[in-house]
Amino acid sequence: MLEDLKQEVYEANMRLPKLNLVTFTWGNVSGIDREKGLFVIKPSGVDYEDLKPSDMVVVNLKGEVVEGTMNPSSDTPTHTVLYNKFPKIGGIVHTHSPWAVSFAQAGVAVPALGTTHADTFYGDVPVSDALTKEEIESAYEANTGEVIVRTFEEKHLDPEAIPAILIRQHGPFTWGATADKAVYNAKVLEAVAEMDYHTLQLTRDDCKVPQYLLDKHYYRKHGEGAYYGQDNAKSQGHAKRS
Ligand SMILES: O=C(CO)[C@@H](O)[C@H](O)COP(=O)(O)O
Repeated sequence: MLEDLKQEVYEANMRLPKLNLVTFTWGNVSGIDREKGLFVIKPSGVDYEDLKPSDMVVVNLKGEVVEGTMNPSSDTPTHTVLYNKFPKIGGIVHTHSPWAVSFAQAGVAVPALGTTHADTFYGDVPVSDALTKEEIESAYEANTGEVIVRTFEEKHLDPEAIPAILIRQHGPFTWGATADKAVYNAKVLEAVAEMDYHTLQLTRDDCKVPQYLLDKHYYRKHGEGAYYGQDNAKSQGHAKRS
């Protein structure tokens, strides 16, 4: 079942260690088949060096395992909430990548300071509220999904324009049109978080990217008539001239 999607999600998971986004097994990727209402996710706690496409677990939008011999990622309820509440996304990534986690632990959003950020995220990457004791002691991972949705609603953010969040005291979740694109967004988030950290060491002046530069960089890649789009993440920079 869903053999092509399993291969795609497997390959997206294998990009995490290659991109230095995971330590040990601290991360997972999923991808969804919207027509079938099923998603494929990494099994819980399996080392990347041992991972195989056939290990991928198939889950429905109620969070129930439909196929697979291993337990799905412990973050599966978070992925389930996001697929239900953000109907346009096709893939999700969770990591504990160090620069993004540093901002999450400090409770600081990753500010949009330059064009590197603006090429992918249309504004600051938000940080969520901390989960309450009750939220942690009940359906913790599902509540992690709910806090993501609540943060976007309260801040009036578009999850397609800012496909990323930091969960306070925890770490980043990113998403995208595909599993591969969600991995791309996870790497961009890690890179801009590191750049922001250094920038903020160098100056206390306001160094937010101006709105017109944010608009220019974001919309020429993602707006109507953009010369390359979300699906071209792997080949950024190879724009075709018409
Ligand atoms: O945050 C956590 C655990 O606290 C998880 O993200 C793990 O780091 C990965 O879990 P599995 O996907 O292997 O279940």
